[in-house]
Amino acid sequence: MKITRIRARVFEWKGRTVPPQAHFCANAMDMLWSRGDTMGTFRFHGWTVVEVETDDGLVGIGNVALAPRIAKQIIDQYLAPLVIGQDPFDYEYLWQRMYRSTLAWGRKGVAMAAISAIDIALWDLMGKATGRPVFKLLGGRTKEKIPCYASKLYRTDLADMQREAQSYLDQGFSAMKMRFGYGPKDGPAGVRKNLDSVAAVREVIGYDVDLMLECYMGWNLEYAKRILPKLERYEPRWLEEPVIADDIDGYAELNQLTSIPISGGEHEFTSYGFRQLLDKRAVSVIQYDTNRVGGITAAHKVNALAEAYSVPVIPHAGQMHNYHLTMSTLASPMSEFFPVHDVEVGNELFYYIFEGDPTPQNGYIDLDEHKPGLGLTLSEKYLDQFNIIE
Ligand SMILES: O=C(O)C(=O)C[C@@H](O)CO
Ligand SMILES: [Mg+2]
Repeated sequence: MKITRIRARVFEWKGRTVPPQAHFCANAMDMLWSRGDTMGTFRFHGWTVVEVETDDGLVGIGNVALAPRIAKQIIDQYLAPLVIGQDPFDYEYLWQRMYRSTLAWGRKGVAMAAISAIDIALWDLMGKATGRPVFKLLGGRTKEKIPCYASKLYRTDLADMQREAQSYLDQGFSAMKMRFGYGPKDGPAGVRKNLDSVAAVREVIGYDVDLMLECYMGWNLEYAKRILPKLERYEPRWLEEPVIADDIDGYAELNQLTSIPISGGEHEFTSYGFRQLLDKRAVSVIQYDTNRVGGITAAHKVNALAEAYSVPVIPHAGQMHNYHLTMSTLASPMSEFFPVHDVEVGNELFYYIFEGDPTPQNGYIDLDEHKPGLGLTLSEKYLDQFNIIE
């Protein structure tokens, strides 16, 4: 089998989006003086879909959501020429070829996200060529079904958050993640508002349900050290991305500070990046995203590293490219799940572009072992609500 074409299309949402509420999610831009929507730079309203075509008519599908227009340029101008004419089963060689040829300016960020998209498509191709789901090419079925946690609860009116939390309980979820809305700029009053939101959700869900807390890089080390002890009483399953991804020593200090596990990794890349996090005991939960970290080839290596360090892997975002990694290893106990709803931040767009992602039943998802590859197809339902850039 030889690769004959790489088609990268940018799907840009032009449909209805739900405007953000103030303080709906703390984030790295909050540290800067600014007015208005600091989450603006963390919108994922574009998604690059990669189709790898072969000489026997099979097409593998990959995706990348970070800087999708730039990712397309990197794929078209740098990566496609490296893989066209090659055998997709030589995926390790092709990964090294893409990684080493872009090392000078790649390694992390959008270049590695672009490599991830092609790599995911290669694994989809290998699954389709062998008639097996991707997880059967990795480590097979390690779980009867995958537990997942409902992930939204953006910071809004506390009563609304309580109603949303209750709705996840009603759907059978026994774990959910909420977002903080305040950080260092908001002072002690913001600390109080952060604590009140956790107390409000705990009031509804009790303590027999896992509650994860998401900071999305919106704090700093000093603020996190002050608030962490105050959060212990709420027994969070983890506190996520309290500081920026480059502050690895800050992660490590926080991870030793209290009983609260610190999680991160959705903004880290390759096994080399995760080796640093693990060597420094910087995280107690690894959360790479397979469409960022280096694709399935890199994620599979991180799973092995994590197992050796006894650090669980709970990939960012759920979505099919991550579910196969979770299914294939005991190192990954559960998946994230973004509830399907109107387009807000853009994490939801996956469901508008693709079909095939499993719907949770009572807080679990399963993968169909009779569906080869990733088990995804491109949806026709919402095409008129996208601008598509070829
Ligand atoms: O789901 C997460 O962990 C994220 O970081 C998503 C991001 O959009 C903030 O909610
Ligand atoms: Mg996160």
